[in-house]
Amino acid sequence: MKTFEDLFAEISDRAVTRPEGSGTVAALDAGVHAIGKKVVEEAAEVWMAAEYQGPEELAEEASQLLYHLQVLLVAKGLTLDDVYRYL
Ligand SMILES: N=c1c2ncn([C@@H]3O[C@H](COP(=O)(O)OP(=O)(O)OP(=O)(O)O)[C@@H](O)[C@H]3O)c2ncn1[C@@H]1O[C@H](COP(=O)(O)O)[C@@H](O)[C@H]1O
Repeated sequence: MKTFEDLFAEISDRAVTRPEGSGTVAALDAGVHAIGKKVVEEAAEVWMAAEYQGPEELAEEASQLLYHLQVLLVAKGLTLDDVYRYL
């Protein structure tokens, strides 16, 4: 099963290798403003899933929030260690 760190490594690799058809490359090219909007949108979907849907939907929305947050970090050139030092 893919971990949080595995996904970050994969997204970081996409930013460098820029494979054809990658949604991550498209998101990075769209820029920080667009990625930030996705973070907010997914956060709202997490909230709605927690209040009105089941655990499966919440888990799926949470995974999408984590993905878009990681894309934002990569877009800004941050590493996970930059974040972890505040945990
Ligand atoms: N984990 C994810 C992931 N989670 C969410 N998403 C994106 O977020 C979208 C979900 O957003 P929504 O629920 O709003 O769905 P949507 O409204 O249909 O999406 P959009 O119209 O906004 O694109 C998905 O369609 C994906 O574009 C993800 N895209 C990629 N990954 C993983 O990231 C890695 C790299 O992916 P690629 O760059 O596409 O190869 C792979 O391991 C993927 O599994």
